[in-house]
Amino acid sequence: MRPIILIGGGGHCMSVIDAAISAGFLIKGILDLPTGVGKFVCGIPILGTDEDISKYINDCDFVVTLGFIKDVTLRIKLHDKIRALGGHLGTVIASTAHVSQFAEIGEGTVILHHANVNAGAKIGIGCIINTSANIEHSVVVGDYVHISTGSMINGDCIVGKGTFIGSQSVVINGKSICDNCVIGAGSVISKDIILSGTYYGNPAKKI
Ligand SMILES: CC(=O)SCCNC(=O)CCNC(=O)[C@H](O)C(C)(C)COP(=O)(O)OP(=O)(O)OC[C@H]1O[C@@H](n2cnc3c(N)ncnc32)[C@H](O)[C@@H]1OP(=O)(O)O
Repeated sequence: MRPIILIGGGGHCMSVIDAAISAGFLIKGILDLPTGVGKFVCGIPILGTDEDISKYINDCDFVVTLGFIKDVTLRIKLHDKIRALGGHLGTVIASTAHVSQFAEIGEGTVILHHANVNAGAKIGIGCIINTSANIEHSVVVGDYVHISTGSMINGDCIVGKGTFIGSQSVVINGKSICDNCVIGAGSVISKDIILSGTYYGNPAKKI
């Protein structure tokens, strides 16, 4: 395992640090805003900004640790920048997460503590499977999706690219959610969502 550099030094970064240490990663440092340089997050130094990615290209893998709810654009840009510079993305799976041997996990994805990814699930690149989220059998999760804390994505569901699923939401088995949606915390998705937008409630409605 190569050492990792984390990009983004906020709250999500703290969760990833904890998961990465539990999984045995050596974390070389963090790249964040110029105002953070020289400070520490959970004891890990902020070494520079995303302008410094190329300094670490040969020796480290990168994990984007900028979280998102409403707008995934910056996360995608950072992943694109790492790849354009020839960098490699690290995949972090917390020691307490369960990932089936029959699941597929894309590069740059983080799976935090007590999350479950069941057999036949396919998780895209650059995703966040947050603490205690449950991704059931045969679910397909697109690239750059954030499944937030404690959410339940039941069997055979599809979650489109760049979509955010709020905490403790439930997606009923077999339902599909299209790209670039924001699903509010505590929602129940009981029908396919085919138009991008923000939805919440039980049953979830577009706002
Ligand atoms: C580890 C971590 O922390 S990961 C982060 C986890 N965070 C989450 O899951 C939070 C997800 N975000 C939400 O649910 C947000 O409320 C959103 C994105 C759906 C909407 O956000 P905003 O557009 O800023 O809406 P805002 O907060 O102004 O609320 C607008 C109205 O909708 C209501 N509302 C907002 N979210 C919800 C919800 N999830 N369920 C029911 N009602 C809601 C508000 O009470 C408010 O009602 P009012 O007009 O009667 O006062």
